[in-house]
Amino acid sequence: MELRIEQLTFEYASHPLFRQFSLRLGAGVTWLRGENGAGKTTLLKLAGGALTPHAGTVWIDDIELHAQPLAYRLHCYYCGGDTPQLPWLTVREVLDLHVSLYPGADAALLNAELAAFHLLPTLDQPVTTLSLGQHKKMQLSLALALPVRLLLIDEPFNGLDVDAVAYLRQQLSAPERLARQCILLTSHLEPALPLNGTVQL
Ligand SMILES: Nc1ncnc2c1ncn2[C@@H]1O[C@H](COP(=O)(O)OP(=O)(O)OP(=O)(O)O)[C@@H](O)[C@H]1O
Repeated sequence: MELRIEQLTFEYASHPLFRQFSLRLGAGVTWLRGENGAGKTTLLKLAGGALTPHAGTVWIDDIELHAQPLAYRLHCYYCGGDTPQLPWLTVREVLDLHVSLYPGADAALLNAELAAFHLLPTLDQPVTTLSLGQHKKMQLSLALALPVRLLLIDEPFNGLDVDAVAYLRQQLSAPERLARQCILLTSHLEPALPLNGTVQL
């Protein structure tokens, strides 16, 4: 299990960010560090296929993002805390959509994550009515439950209550997860997780 970024170049109109940037990550948690504006969120979006590099290639194992965009996306989940893409859906509908998109997704496992994050009472609410923390918990439930090889999580602990932080820390430290998933996360604070490595931008 490997994320491989080769010779990546990306810039916003006013802003060169990555020039021939390369990175290889194996299974386990990698902490992506850097000052505000260094490009951490942009890198997660590039690795998740939410932004397109101007040059270079991005791979999960032998699947290249540009050549096989759908296959690539089915192997990764980007948890960015962004506002909902489909604001007219209920929480349940957003979750069902994801379960139907990802082959092998286990609805029972997702339900267990939702229960752990105390989200079951919200299922029939419009997704736009969730608080910021609840929205993050919904995304994290998907992140923990979907059968993906690559998890990209922007500031996983920001905005979570104390119990949720403890639960998430436990889930992201579980040896069986660390053996099968490549997890790249940003955090301004030391994440207090067993780390496979650190990348400094
Ligand atoms: N859509 C955009 N258009 C133009 N510039 C952008 C866009 N998104 C981000 N930027 C700029 O790119 C740079 C990197 O932004 P990014 O959000 O990736 O940084 P970051 O390291 O995640 O920062 P932070 O720690 O503050 O979250 C910043 O200077 C930002 O202003």
